[in-house]
Amino acid sequence: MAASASSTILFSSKSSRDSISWKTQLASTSAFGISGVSLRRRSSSHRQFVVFSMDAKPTVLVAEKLGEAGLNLLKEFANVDCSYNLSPEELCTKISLCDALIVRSGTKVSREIFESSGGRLKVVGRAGVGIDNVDLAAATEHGCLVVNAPTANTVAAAEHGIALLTAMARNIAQADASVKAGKWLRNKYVGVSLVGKTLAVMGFGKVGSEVARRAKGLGMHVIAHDPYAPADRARAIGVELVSFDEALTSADFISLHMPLTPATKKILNDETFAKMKKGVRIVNVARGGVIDEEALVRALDAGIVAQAALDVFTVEPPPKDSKLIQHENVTATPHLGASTMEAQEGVAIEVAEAVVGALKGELSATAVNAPMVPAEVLSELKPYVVLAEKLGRLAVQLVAGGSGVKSVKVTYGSARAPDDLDTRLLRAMITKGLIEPISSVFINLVNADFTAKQRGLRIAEERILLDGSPESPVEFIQVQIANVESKFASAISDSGEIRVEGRVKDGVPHLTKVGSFEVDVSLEGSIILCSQVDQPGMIGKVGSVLGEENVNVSFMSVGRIAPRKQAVMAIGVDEQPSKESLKRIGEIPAIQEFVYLKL
Ligand SMILES: NC(=O)c1ccc[n+]([C@@H]2O[C@H](COP(=O)([O-])OP(=O)(O)OC[C@H]3O[C@@H](n4cnc5c(N)ncnc54)[C@H](O)[C@@H]3O)[C@@H](O)[C@H]2O)c1
Ligand SMILES: O=C(O)[C@H](O)COP(=O)(O)O
Repeated sequence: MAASASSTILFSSKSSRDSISWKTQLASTSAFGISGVSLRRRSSSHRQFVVFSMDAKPTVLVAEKLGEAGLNLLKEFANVDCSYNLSPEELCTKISLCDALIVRSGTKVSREIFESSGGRLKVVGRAGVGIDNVDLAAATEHGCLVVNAPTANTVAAAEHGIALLTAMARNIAQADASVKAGKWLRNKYVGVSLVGKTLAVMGFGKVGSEVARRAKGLGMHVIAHDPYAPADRARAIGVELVSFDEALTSADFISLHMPLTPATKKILNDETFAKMKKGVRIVNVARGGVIDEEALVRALDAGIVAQAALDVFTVEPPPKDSKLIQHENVTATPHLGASTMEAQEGVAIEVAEAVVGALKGELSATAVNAPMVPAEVLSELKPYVVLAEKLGRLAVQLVAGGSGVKSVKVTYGSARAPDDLDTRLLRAMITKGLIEPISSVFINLVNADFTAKQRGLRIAEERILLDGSPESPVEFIQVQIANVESKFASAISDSGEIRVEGRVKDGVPHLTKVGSFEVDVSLEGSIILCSQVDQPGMIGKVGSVLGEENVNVSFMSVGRIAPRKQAVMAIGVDEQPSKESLKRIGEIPAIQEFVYLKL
């Protein structure tokens, strides 16, 4: 891999003239990891200069309490500003000075926060699972990665769910309060047994399945509803997956474990309560918004719901006079599901690792708004990622005018089975290459698809299954731009599109086809393409113009239809030739057209 080549993988965003934007440059000689990383600032004129390198630290704002181990991890890499209880206005002010923000569920990370960051905020870390407090669309539009800590509090949440279930069944909270009030009401607080009762787990993900496992240990009959859960996972712990209605109508207890989404908002409402068994008991350690709380009060008053045990509420903290909280058949805790010592340490470490990794330019395994690419896949795809971006860059520079690019077809030739080749990263880099030279937007893996869509750029992908052993993930990548004119007519293929094709050779990306002409030039430095009728002496003529200006030629290659017929000469140059030299090349009599392309 050429030492000079570099690629922006994750964190870049274009700022306005006065504000700062950061670009993670990953030297292509290093892995997509720590070494060779420097963070640079781009001025609006695209001149780059180093603002902080390994010794100049990014700033991480921790807006809610985070475990010590996580803070220590962050401090090794970043300046850490722990500012709790900020108002939304204070947060908006502070955020323009921060590269990362870490929150729990108590902070609303709104669109205003991304807008106020001036392009500096590169990652939001959610120290927990639920990301309903983060405006994901706004994060993506601003090229900001969102990571969470999806596993460390699972057991804590499941244990809290079981604690609420058992406490509710035996009136523990109410009985405790009455004893403390000097009463001894043994008849009033007769509970119900769990053994043999049907528990419907709504949302059979990480927490839901742990709750199911524990409830089976209590002798309950457990059913689950989750439209996306694999049946074999349910079978493995002896749980039957059922329809939503079946879960509602057959449950003695319902435990909620789905995320809050537009589809799950107020999923328990007057209509669904009416379908439940009279006397059903409900536990919610998921999100308050999945229950219509006013409808729940009505269902409690009507005796449809005998009891509810709630850890989460639509508004947190709920109003003091909330009828729901005050209801004698409701047990409430203040969003404590994740609050064990162990879970908080685990969550802090999990989120800190994800944030630090993201700031270093690594792809995150816990990314919420970008593809998660396993490290081994990433390392294998690395040279192809560089190739993809450069092909996009070349193709768009061949378009006359440039901005009319709407329809792009990418073809991957690969001997790998289709499901063994994840092209999302390649597509994102092609998009980056296509859009950045003709716009003021910086593209990264987070915002590539969004930006393409926003610009009306349709990128169709096709795989060609090649024979042979699938040692390398991709044999060639071809980028075609349809319905445009080219400033280099020879780049138009027989089928009428601008076409460039490339391969990786010995780890280095090469341009191997322009239009219908086979060439072979390493994609380093820049490229001059000339078309001419094949004849002796052409390489020498162009070479000597460049040589006179001390421009180093790295590669030369001529692709022709047949000897002495139409040909395309591709010349790789290390330095940018002056306008004068380019003019002189254009004036060489045999040269019909030429184009200088920056990589
Ligand atoms: N109270 C707390 O402190 C606490 C702690 C941890 C998690 N949580 C919350 O618990 C919930 C589950 O967390 P998790 O880690 O298990 O997440 P998860 O992503 O592992 O599981 C969620 C499951 O819900 C399913 N689902 C999505 N839409 C559904 C629908 N319409 N009907 C039924 N199921 C649906 C998904 O397929 C998935 O299997 C989240 O809302 C999370 O925020 C709360
Ligand atoms: O989604 C989660 O992880 C839980 O709701 C925990 O939220 P918390 O971090 O605010 O306790």
